[in-house]
Amino acid sequence: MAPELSGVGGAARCGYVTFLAGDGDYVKGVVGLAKGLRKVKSKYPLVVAVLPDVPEEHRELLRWQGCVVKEIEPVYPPDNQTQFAMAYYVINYSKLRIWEFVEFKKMIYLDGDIQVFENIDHLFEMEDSYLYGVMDCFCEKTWSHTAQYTIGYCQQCPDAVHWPSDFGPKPPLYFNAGMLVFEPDLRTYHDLLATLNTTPPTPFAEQDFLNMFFKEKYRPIPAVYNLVMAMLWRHPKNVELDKVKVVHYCAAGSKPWRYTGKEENMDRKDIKMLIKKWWEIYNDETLDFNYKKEGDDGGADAQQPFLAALSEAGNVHYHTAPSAA
Ligand SMILES: O=c1ccn([C@@H]2O[C@H](COP(=O)(O)OP(=O)(O)O[C@H]3O[C@H](CO)[C@H](O)[C@H](O)[C@H]3O)[C@@H](O)[C@H]2O)c(=O)[nH]1
Ligand SMILES: O[C@H]1[C@H](O)[C@@H](O)[C@H](O)[C@@H](O)[C@H]1O
Ligand SMILES: [Mn+2]
Repeated sequence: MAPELSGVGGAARCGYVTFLAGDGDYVKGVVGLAKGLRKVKSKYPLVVAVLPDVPEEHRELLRWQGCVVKEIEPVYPPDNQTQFAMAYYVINYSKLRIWEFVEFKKMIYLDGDIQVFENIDHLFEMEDSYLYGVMDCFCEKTWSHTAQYTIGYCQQCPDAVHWPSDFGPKPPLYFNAGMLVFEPDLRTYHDLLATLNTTPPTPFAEQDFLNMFFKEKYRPIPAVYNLVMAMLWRHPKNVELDKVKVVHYCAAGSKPWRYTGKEENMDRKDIKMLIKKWWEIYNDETLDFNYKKEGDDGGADAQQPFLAALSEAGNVHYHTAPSAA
């Protein structure tokens, strides 16, 4: 059983969580995210769920940025010959482990290629027992394996192309799994893993799986909480760029730390502006967790006691007890 962080205070039982795999450059995304959350003065810590292949230097860097690093074991889907939309999506099944982080009552999951430009702490106050996320767009080539893409149907503009009646029932609302508000819970966690064992993998990996698993519990939240970049050119009418709080650099070629401007749509003015805003946060030393202002005796921060308690808890390896269900 995970330790209860008693004495830490009710409100503190909320947290952000992201996921990191490998020794590549996604760690930059996570550093950027940690700094972005600090810039908008989020009250809650950022937990980074890391796979064993994340090198110690990267873990150190993340701790140095005030993150709580928690190692997770990889989760593998059952064997089959699925062609994932991106070959590396298979690692994202490991994200299911975050349901085990029960020292938190509620968490907001954010991909490492997400940046938060306005405070979203209020999302923790939404009604319990639902899974919240932003509706995805089906118009990019990554969706070409689907019936939706083939007929040009997108849930973002369901009246442009209607779902044909001879295709069976309209597909349920589908969220992008780069941003989720959820409640860690051991029963759900064990159920997720058990269900995965009997569910063949599909092109969008754990995103498809979570959509299927939480079909009845999913509640959409406005697109400003996860701007899936393709919305800018696929559904400009649904985007109010100046109101966007969270940007997901998910379009091909849009990861700020790999940006070259060469891929399709990447020379757009709005994209360039968003890339620039990401770098401004990443390069801002005053947002480093340990940044000390002249004359200051200590660095950050109101989160300090909570972080200390958490990093102790972070060292505990949870024994996944058999389901209490
Ligand atoms: O080498 C890698 C690759 C990915 N990641 C982590 O995995 C996340 C997901 O990868 P991408 O952001 O590159 O993928 P997309 O945004 O295209 O993925 C979308 O579809 C995926 C399907 O598996 C997941 O659901 C993901 O959360 C969702 O945003 C990254 O943000 C990052 O946190 C790493 O740490 N290292
Ligand atoms: O999760 C994926 C990913 O973020 C893709 O880049 C995007 O085009 C898809 O719409 C989405 O489902
Ligand atoms: Mn992403």
